[in-house]
Amino acid sequence: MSTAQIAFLKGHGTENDFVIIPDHDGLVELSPAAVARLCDRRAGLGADGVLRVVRSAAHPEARAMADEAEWFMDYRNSDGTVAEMCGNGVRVFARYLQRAGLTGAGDLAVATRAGVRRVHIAKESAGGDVTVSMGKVLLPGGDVTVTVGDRSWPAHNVNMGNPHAVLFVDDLADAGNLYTAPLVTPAAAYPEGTNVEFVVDRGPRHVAMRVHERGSGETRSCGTGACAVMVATARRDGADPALTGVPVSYTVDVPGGRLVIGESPDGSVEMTGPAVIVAEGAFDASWLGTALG
Ligand SMILES: N[C@@H](CCC[C@H](N)C(=O)O)C(=O)O
Repeated sequence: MSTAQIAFLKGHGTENDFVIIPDHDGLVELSPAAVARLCDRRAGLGADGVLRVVRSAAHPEARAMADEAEWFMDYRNSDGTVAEMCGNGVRVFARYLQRAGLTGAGDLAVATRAGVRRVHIAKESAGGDVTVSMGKVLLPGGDVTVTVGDRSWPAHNVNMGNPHAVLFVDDLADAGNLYTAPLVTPAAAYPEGTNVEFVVDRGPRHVAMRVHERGSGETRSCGTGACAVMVATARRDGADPALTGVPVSYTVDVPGGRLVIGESPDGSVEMTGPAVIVAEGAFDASWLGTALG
């Protein structure tokens, strides 16, 4: 007896890894339990998150963006929760579209829950970097504190379409075990929870970070997190492109690689980094307990 097969690909951006589900017509119903099963590193395919590739016109959350962006990135965290945006994910999403012949090198627009993002795929076919216009940073302000064990640090509340608490430490080991979420207070600063980034200096305009991702635990990289880190570091360094009219650029090292991030005088943030597809295959829909619509 044959069962329906669901195609998937596996990819990563600076080792923030994703299961990609091409579902162009929006027929695959991905419950939170199904996402958690896909992302399970022992009993599933293993990933920090899922990127479902759906035509914007076929998804209720993206229909209004369909004229601007043909494809919608339906991003889920590994625990099955939904997030507004994924910076590494959108580069990998663009790489999938290129590999599938659905876009070429050059520019394309991708719909996300945080709005449309512009992506540029560099020409060197499979290996080139991908650059994403990540939208404008928001700095909600207010005092935020992050606590790990008996140590606490002041943190910056930075929103890149999704929430981040960014703090500076002497040593990345100070973050301890980031598989469990650090305590962030006041809770009211982040009604939907937050990602937390720990940052150390590496040199002029060069930092390194570790991250606890909301809904995924410690990951090897977080693109939106690296952008939040870049902005928080620039402000700490007294650089604000909106005030000076001068763009700034930082190198942000993550455990899984390196990202280059710039901020323009209009507050928009641009990130460049790798995006790699490593495998593709198929699994039985029955394994996922997924209903095909
Ligand atoms: N890995 C991502 C961020 C994914 C979403 C995040 N965990 C959240 O819940 O906001 C990135 O590269 O930006």
